[in-house]
Amino acid sequence: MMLYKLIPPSVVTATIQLPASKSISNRALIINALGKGTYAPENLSDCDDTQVMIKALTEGKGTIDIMAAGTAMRFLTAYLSVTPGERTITGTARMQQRPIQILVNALRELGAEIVYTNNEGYPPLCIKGAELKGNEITLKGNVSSQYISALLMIGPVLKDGLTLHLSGEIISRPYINLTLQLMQDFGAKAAWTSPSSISVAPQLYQSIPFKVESDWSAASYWYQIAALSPKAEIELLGLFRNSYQGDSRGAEVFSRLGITTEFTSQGVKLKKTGKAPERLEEDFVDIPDLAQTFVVTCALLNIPFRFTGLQSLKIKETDRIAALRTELKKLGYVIEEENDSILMWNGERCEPEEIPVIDTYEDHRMAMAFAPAVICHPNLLIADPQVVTKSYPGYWEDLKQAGFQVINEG
Ligand SMILES: O=C(O)C1=C[C@@H](OP(=O)(O)O)[C@@H](O)[C@H](O)C1
Ligand SMILES: C=C(OP(=O)(O)O)C(=O)O
Repeated sequence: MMLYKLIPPSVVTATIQLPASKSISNRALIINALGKGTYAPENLSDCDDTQVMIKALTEGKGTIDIMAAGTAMRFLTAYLSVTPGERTITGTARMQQRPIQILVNALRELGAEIVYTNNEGYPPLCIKGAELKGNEITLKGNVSSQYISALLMIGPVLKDGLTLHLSGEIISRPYINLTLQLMQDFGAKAAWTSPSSISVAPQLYQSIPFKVESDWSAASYWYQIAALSPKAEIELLGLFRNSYQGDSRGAEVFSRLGITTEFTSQGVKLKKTGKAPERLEEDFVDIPDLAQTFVVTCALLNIPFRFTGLQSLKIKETDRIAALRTELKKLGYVIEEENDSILMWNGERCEPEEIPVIDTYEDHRMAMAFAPAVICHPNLLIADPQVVTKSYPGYWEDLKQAGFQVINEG
């Protein structure tokens, strides 16, 4: 097992070229493939989740391994259902435990030919491309928005278009809006027709020159470093005020923790005001990928919190509710859980471990959200640090550039 020991600088000074957004990259790639575009999307992410998508779309293999990429698994399942040929799509052991039945049922209702090769309801899937019929379906909106994005993106290539009715509370809605935004950019007619229905018109995608923005989820770890450091001067390149990404709301939530954002022509500069609240309450239903960042940050700043809307965390790269509680306990913080969807901390402490080894559970965000914790807990070690390549391959190099020492303890 690889372990990283980190030594923070006394002042963090850095200008960081963030990775490009994997969510935008993977949507642009699918839309581009469906539109047989003449322009290739620019500034695609160099992360694993995007690299597996590029391979799947270009190699033409009979078996596609998307490793741990949820977006690639869900988006390609819909894409392969409308693309000639027969392919098997699989992923890591964890991916084979992440549910996909809601999407498969919806696609089958449209006539897709999909077989579970192993366990009913889970990847791997064997998919035979077909011409899909039928254009109006109802599916659950409260498990993963990726099922909805996957269906929406194939909507324009269906003969009669597609209307989706979403039941239950809609989670991760900004990711659905991101899909609609990109589809519209590429010439599709797709929009909400009610708070829970979306219609897509049949219409060919147009090819346009398109450049992917930097990743706001990745930016959150730098806001966290600014919040935890006594002194920090951090500039993040490639972020915009009017971002397509829902996680840009992290800037507003961090402003309540005393980190304000100044937009420049190149990106953002983070400023520490030093003001912190007595308590933080936030609903994460729209920003699930920021949950780990804020749970770790608040505990370490000694800010009691109550975070709701975390119901999707159990089916992500790992059960993030359990992982956060277990690992923060090693650092001496007792976090409570309620209804599988709420994390709370009332300030309760326990004895921290002398040399806490933070396990990362094949979850990039566990590594990235706990690395900044070294500023307050200098003895901690990060296990399996290479997990960051799922979304941010340059994370450790960027920390070095910011003055952190990153030591491989073997
Ligand atoms: O569509 C997307 O790009 C994503 C949607 C979200 O997943 P859920 O809709 O499953 O919450 C998010 O957690 C994931 O990292 C990326
Ligand atoms: C949940 C995530 O990814 P995915 O669902 O696409 O695997 C994530 O990046 O935090």
